[in-house]
Amino acid sequence: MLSTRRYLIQLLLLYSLILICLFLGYRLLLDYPQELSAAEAHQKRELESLSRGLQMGLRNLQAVTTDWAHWDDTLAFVKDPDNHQDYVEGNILSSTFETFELLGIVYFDRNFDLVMAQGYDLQVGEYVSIEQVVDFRLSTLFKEQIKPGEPWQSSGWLASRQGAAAFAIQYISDSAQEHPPAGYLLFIQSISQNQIANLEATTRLKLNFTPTSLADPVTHGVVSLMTPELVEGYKLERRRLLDDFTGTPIMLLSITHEPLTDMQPIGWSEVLILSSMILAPIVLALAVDRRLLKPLRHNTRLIETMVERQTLEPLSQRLHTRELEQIRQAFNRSVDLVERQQAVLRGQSMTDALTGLANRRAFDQQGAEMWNLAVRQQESFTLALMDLDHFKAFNDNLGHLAGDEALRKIGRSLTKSCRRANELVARIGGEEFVLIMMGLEEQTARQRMEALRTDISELGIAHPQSSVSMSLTCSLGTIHVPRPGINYRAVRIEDLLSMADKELYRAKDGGRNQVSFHVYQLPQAGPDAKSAKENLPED
Ligand SMILES: Nc1nc2c(ncn2[C@@H]2O[C@H](COP(=O)(O)OP(=O)(O)OP(=O)(O)O)[C@@H](O)[C@H]2O)c(=O)[nH]1
Repeated sequence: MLSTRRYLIQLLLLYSLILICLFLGYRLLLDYPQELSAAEAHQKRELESLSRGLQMGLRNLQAVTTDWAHWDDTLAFVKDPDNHQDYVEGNILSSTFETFELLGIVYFDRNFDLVMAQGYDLQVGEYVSIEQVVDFRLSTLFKEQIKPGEPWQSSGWLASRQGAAAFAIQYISDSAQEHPPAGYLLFIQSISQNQIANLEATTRLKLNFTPTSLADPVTHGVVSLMTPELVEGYKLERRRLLDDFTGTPIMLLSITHEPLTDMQPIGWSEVLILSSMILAPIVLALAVDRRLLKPLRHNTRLIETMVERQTLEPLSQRLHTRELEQIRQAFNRSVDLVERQQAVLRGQSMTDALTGLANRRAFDQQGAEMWNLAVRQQESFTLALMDLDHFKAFNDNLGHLAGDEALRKIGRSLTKSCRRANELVARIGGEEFVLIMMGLEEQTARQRMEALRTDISELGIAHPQSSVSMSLTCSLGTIHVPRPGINYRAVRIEDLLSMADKELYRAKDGGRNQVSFHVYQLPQAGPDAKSAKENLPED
C-alpha cells in the first residue's frame, strides 16, 4: 500500500504538472499574445509618429520655401537675375542658411535651367559651391518629374555630400500667385542633430541615421520608414530606410524602442510566480510530513518494536493534531487497561484462590529472590514446610467443604503470624504450606516455628479422627541457614525446600504435630559451588 508520504509526493507532482500546464497555457496562449499585441500597437504608433515627425519637418521646409518662392522679389530675380543682384545680396546670407539649417538654395528657371545656386557648409559656416553640397545632376532628375512650367511643388529627401538631407521645391510666382511659374526654388536642409534630438523627444525612440545607398547590402530586406508597418513584429531594435524622391534608399535609420515591459513569453517574473506556486505546497507538504507524518511514523515504529519484543508501553511523544493526539491517547489508555488486566491476571496467577495466599508459582519466584537476597546480604534464612496432619481423614469425615474452610482459617492464621516484609507464606500443595522468614536468630526461628504449630492447633478446628489431637494440627519441617554467604550461591531454593521436606517427613515420622528443625551450614572456608552441592544433606 502507498505510504502517505509517497501519496503526498505523487499529489505534489500532479499538482505541479497541472499548475505548469495551466500557467504556461494561460501565459503563452492568452496573456502573452495580448501583451505582445499591445506592445506591437505601441511600437507601431511610435514608428508612425516618427514618420509624421519627419513629414512635419518637410512640411515646415516646404512652407519656408513656398514663402520665399512667392515673393515678388524672387519672381523678379528669376526673370532677370542680372539686374537683381541686390536680391542675392539681401537674401542669400549666411544667417539665412544657419537660421533654416540650409545646405543649399537653388533657383531654376521655368525650363529647369539653373539661375543661381549657393551651397553652405553649416559646420564651418562658409559658403561653398552647390557641387560641394549635392551632385547637381539631380536637376535632371527634377526635370524628369515635371513638365517644365507647371506650378509644381514637392518635398522629400536627397543624398547630400554630408548625408541625407531634406529638400523642398516650389514654383516661383508673384505673391498673389497669378503669374505662371517663372522658375523653381529649391531649399536643401540638413537633417541636424537638433532635429534628431527633437524627433527622439517626441517619439521616445533612440535614433541613429547612417548614410546608405541601394548598393549597400544592409538595405536588403529593410522596409521604408514611410510605410510604417510593423513588419518584424515586436522588436526592441529595428531598421528603416529613408528613400530619396526617386525611391532610392539614402539613409538607414537604426531605431531603438523604449522597452515597455520585459516582453519574453517566460521571463524572470513568470519563473518566480511559477516556482513560488510550486514551492509553497512543497513547503506545506514538508511541514505536514514533519509535524504530522514523522511523529506518526515514529509511533508506528515504536508499536512495531513493542510487538516484536512482546511488550506494551505508552507512547510519550505528543502529536500535533487533535485527531492524531486522540489516537495516541486512546492507544495509551488501551495500554493502561491491558497493563491493569495483566496486573490482575499476574496477581491471580500468583495467588492461591482458596486461601488468598501466594501460590506455588509465587513461591518459586519470590522464594528464589528472597534466598538470593539472603545470600547477598548474609542474612539468616529460615524455610519451613508445613503439612496438616491427617487431613485426608478430616476431609473424609467432615467433608471437603469443611476441609476448604479449615484451609482458609489456617491461611489467615499464617498470614497473621508472618506479616513482616521479609517473610512469605505460600500454599504450595493441597494441605501443604511453605513459610520463609529472614533475619531470625536460630533460637527465635525455633520459637517462631513452635508458635506457628501451636497457633494452628489453637485454632481449635475439631478433628475427631485425628490420632494426634482433638483439633486439627500440623507438622513442620524447618531448615535454618544462619548466615548464608557467597559460598551458598550454588544452593537453590528448591534444595532448601527438599531439605525442609525431609525434615517434615521426620516430623511426621516422629508422631506429627511437631517441628523438625535443622540448621544447614556450610564450612566457613569459602567452598566453591561444587562443595556447596556436596554438602547438601543426603536423602
Ligand atoms: N478440602 C480440601 N482438601 C484437600 C485440598 N487439597 C488437598 N486436599 C486433601 O488433602 C488430603 C491430603 O491427604 P494425604 O496427602 O493423604 O495426607 P494426610 O491425610 O494429611 O496424612 P498425613 O499428611 O500423613 O498426616 C487429601 O485427601 C486431599 O484430597 C483442598 O483444596 N481442599
